[in-house]
Amino acid sequence: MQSLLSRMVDLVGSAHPRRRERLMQWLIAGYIYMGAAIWLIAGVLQGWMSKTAALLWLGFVFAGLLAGYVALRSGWTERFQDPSLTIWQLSIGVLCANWGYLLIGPMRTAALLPMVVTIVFGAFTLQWRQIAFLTVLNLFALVAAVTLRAWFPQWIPQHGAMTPLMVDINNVLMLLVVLPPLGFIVARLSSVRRKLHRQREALMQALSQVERLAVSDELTGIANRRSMRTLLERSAALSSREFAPFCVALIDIDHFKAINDELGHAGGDEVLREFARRATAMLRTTDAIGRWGGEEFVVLACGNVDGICRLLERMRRAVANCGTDSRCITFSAGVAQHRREETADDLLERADRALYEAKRAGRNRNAVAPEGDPSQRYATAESPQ
Ligand SMILES: Nc1nc2c(ncn2[C@@H]2O[C@H](COP(=O)(O)OP(=O)(O)OP(=O)(O)O)[C@@H](O)[C@H]2O)c(=O)[nH]1
Repeated sequence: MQSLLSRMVDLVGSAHPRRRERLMQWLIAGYIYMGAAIWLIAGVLQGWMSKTAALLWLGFVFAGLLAGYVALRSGWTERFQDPSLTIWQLSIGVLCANWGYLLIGPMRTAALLPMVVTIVFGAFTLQWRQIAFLTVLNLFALVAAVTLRAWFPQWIPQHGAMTPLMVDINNVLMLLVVLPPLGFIVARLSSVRRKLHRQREALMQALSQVERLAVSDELTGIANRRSMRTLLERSAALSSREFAPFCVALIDIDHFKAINDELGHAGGDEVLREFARRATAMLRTTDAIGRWGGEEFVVLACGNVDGICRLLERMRRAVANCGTDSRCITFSAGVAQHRREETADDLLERADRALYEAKRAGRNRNAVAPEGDPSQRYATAESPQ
């Protein structure tokens, strides 16, 4: 029952939230037009207005409502900057209210209310100029209706006995007093609404940037130290539980100070960015790389030491010429395979010691941390390239 009802609501009001919101506003406008229609029918029954004139008004209004519903429901209006076409809707609303005012004889003062309500709808999207336009349009249309009634009654079908002109003048004066401050309030509301909307957009953008910065390195765009640490901790816990072997490699670019000296700090930054881009391109989907800080990177790869060493050799070849024309970029790496129950910190410490060994042994090579007793020798060999 519930789902049938919600399906019906989706069918009529669309499942698309913004479209549904627009249709909701349309429905409210439709409700006011319905009220006005009853008021017109009452006028016909009282003999204050011509049936044909009322039918013409009703036909126009309901054809307009239907066309508007179809245009909004189908999404056709979404090609426009304001998909609700608010200014058009409200201008037509103002003209219809004044058209009704002209036709309805002694009941015409009631038409002032829809005129006022129409301006209130402007608070949804309109800018102050559009609200001012609607206010002036309303006043002009009312003056035109009053003028027609007073001086050209023969143009109004079945106008009956003319009620005093003073009623119309009072009505115009009333709108003259009420509409400008109302327009001002609506314009203020609309501008507050739009300001809030802009602030919300800016906030969302800032939030997504903060989210991105919290996990990625600002310079290279790859994972930062914090997110790599989290990943390492999770992998260590998983490996201890499920015995899913993995390795880490701490990478340090060789002689990076000299690269900075040669290219300047900005040039060094560019080398770091290119290094990260090319190294990332070498990873398998199950591997990860992050910037550990400065010119140091950390790689996490599933499997054993042989697998990560092969990966590091691929990286070496890929990054070799990402620096200057005169200098081949090399790096040293300390590799450690996770031992069961070992914490991420201990694993990293072993990889760091292995990196130190790789540097000490002459750079441009991997050093593998011994699996068992730390007093065992580090396996190092210069990269074959
Ligand atoms: N351009 C740039 N340079 C950085 C950045 N972070 C650290 N560095 C520089 O990297 C250099 C690292 O120098 P060292 O620690 O002496 O190491 P190295 O010159 O690479 O020598 P080895 O590691 O022993 O091969 C320093 O000059 C730092 O200023 C960075 O984000 N951008």
